[in-house]
This record gives sequence, structure tokens and C-alpha cells, in this order.
Amino acid sequence: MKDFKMAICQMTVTDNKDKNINKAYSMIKEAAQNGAKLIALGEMFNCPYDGSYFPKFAESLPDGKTYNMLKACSKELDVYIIGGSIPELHGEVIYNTSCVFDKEGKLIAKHRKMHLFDVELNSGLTFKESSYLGKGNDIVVFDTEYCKIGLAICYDIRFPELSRLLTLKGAEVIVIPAAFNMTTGPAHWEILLRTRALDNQVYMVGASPARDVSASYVAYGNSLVVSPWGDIMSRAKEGEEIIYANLQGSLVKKTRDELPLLKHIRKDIYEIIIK
Ligand SMILES: NC(=O)CCC(=O)C(=O)O
Repeated sequence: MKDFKMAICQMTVTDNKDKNINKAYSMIKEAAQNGAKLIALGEMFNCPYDGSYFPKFAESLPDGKTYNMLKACSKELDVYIIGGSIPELHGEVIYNTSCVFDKEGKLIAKHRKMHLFDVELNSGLTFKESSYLGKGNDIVVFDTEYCKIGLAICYDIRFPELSRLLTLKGAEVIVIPAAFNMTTGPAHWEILLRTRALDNQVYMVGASPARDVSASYVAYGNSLVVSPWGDIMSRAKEGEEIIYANLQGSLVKKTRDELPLLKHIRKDIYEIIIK
């Protein structure tokens, strides 16, 4: 892994897709002008996080306004873009999908959210993603010129097996486009990111949309970058903001050398396997 500067664009998502795309472009541009080489967006950055909007905002890949903006933008600005997620239409099914582009504008990875957020919380918040979305089945790790990155989306972070499998596949950084809410965000978001960082001795990058209290689903914001030692390196507040972090190439190895957790796994007793 090499040293590099990254950014998270925590943007306000509206019910106007073009406005969302333009906002993402201008924030990515600002982050690139400030020296970020890898730039991440939040979950459903082109569409309100509300199932009733997904069919209208969905795009068939590899095409569509959002996809084409990200592709052109990564090439124009010479940056890697982790394109948060968008509703992807594939046949009859919509997926919650994250697309990653390299500096040439080439799609180098695509992750479809694997674990769907079907909950009824005592706070009154209910969400049933499976009424609108299909499940992804692939465990996605990709290479960049800086590091190996594992990708997961929001609720996926609650399943430690997935982060461990991403790590065992070589991830040094795990990026999670996400939209936690005002119930589980304050309670669990930071703890989950720091725990996954500690479990796996990886950088954890959690990219949220900005909070919009007028939306039907209110995102927590608080995008975070956590080091392999579990330290918070950068944290957004609730509003629209770009945050930056300088990822140090040697820190993953240094942490793993100091505390050799991955070497101490009792593979003779238990195993996590991909079916
Ligand atoms: N978009 C999501 O998957 C939300 C997940 C969430 O808020 C959680 O608590 O988990």
C-alpha cells in the first residue's frame, strides 16, 4: 500500500436526479482540486433513499446519466471514484449498486448490496429494502495503484463475515457507501466502523449523504475515516461537506506486525468460506 489522500463527498440528495448528479460532479471536482486521489460518495447519492423513487431513478449499466458522469469525471480529473451507490436496473430487478472507476474512466469494480435493510425499529423507523431491491451475491475487492480496496454498502457493515472475507481477499481499505439513520446512526455507526477497522486492521471509510430533515428517511451524515488502529482520522458533521484523510501506506502492515491478529486465526478449528 502507498500513501495517498482521499476524500468523502457528503452531499445533500434531492428528488431531482440532474441536480444530484451536478452536485456530485462539483464536489468531486473540488476534492480533486484539493489533491484527493480517491473520492467516495454516499449510498444512493443520485436518488432519495426511499423505495418509491428507486424505479424512476434507476439506470441500466453500463450506461445512464449518473454512470456516464462518474466515468467522464474520473478521467477528466485523473482520480479514482467510488461512486457511492445508485439504483441499478438489471432485467426486471433493481439493485443497490456501487460502481468504481479508475483514472482512465474505466469501470474497475461493481458491488451490489448483499444484505438488505429490512427493519422495524422501536423508534418508528421501518424500511423494507427487499420490497424494492434484489440482493447482490459477489464479494468485491479491487486493486488500485495505491492499495487494495474492499467494497460493501451500508447494512453490509453489520455482517462481520463480509468484512473479514474482504480482508482475507487482500483488502487494506474497506469503503462503505452508507445512509445510516437518526436511530441507528448515533447508536452504532462509529462503533461499527471502528470495530471493523480493529477486527481486520484495515482503514474503514464510511461515506454518507448529508442529513436532510425534510426527507422521508433522514440520513445521519457523520461520514468517517478510521485507521487500522481504530483511530478516527476524519469525521464530517451532519451537513454537506467534503472531508479528507491522508492514508499512510505503511500503517496496515505496521498494525498487523504489532498485533498479528490475522496470523492468529485458528484456521485449524474454524473457517469462514465463500460458498
Ligand atoms: N441503508 C442502510 O442499509 C441503512 C442501514 C442502517 O441504518 C443500519 O442501522 O444498519
